[in-house]
Amino acid sequence: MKNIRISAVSYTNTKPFLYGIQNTDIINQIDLSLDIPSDCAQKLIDNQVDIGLIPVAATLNMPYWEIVSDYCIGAVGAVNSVFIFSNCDIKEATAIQLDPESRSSNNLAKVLLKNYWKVAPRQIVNAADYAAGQDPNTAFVQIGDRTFGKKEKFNYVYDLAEEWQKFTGLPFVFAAWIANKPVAKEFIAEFNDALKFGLDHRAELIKTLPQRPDFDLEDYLMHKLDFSLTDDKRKALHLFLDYIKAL
Ligand SMILES: C=C(O[C@@H]1C=C(C(=O)O)C=C[C@H]1O)C(=O)O
Repeated sequence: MKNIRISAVSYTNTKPFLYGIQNTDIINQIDLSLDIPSDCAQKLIDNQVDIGLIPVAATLNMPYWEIVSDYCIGAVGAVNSVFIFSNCDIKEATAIQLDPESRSSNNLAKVLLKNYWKVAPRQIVNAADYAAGQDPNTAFVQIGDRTFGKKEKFNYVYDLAEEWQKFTGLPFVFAAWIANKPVAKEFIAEFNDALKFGLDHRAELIKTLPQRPDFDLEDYLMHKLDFSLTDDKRKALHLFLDYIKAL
């Protein structure tokens, strides 16, 4: 049988899943690549892979997609790696730079700006001075490891999973394991077992990761990220997609 081609996120948030994939037999059945989230999505859309841990917002650009795992990159309340950083109150921002590596969080920011904060700053894609923080009224969205240790550096910091929960009362799903074609049930079951194995061994994994003084990695991987794709998270996912469609 041909190997299943999989693209997974290259950030720390995915390391528990990688631990499970690399320490179980599933590794022999897959060709794995690690990519920034926007590339995970593009590879799945372009059929360069069969399964991707992709930003859920990207499913809106896919003719066929199905969730193939009970696990995801999600959060119940603050996630601590998806932010709007700003030097003014978000209601005073005149522009917002979007993160070129993101698909979900850029859309989450747009949904919250419109429906929760009820403001309409100019949206800037691929800003030349992205994240440089020069203009006090220009905020920016940022995700992943690049946000670690940055919370103290800005006057206003909005954790987007926390703001979504305040807005909807629901948890949030940033990325899910999604296939662009039907996948054999046996493979899905084994793949899920491998992901669970990784989650169950987070304590061992954390010991092998470089620690940093300005970021609590253990709290992040054990508590802030919430990897179970629960009914509430599925509900949130569909609500989020509806909000994006109405933008
Ligand atoms: C929690 C995170 O979730 C992510 C956010 C994504 C997005 O905004 O498109 C996609 C994949 C995840 O890596 C993070 O990257 O910090």
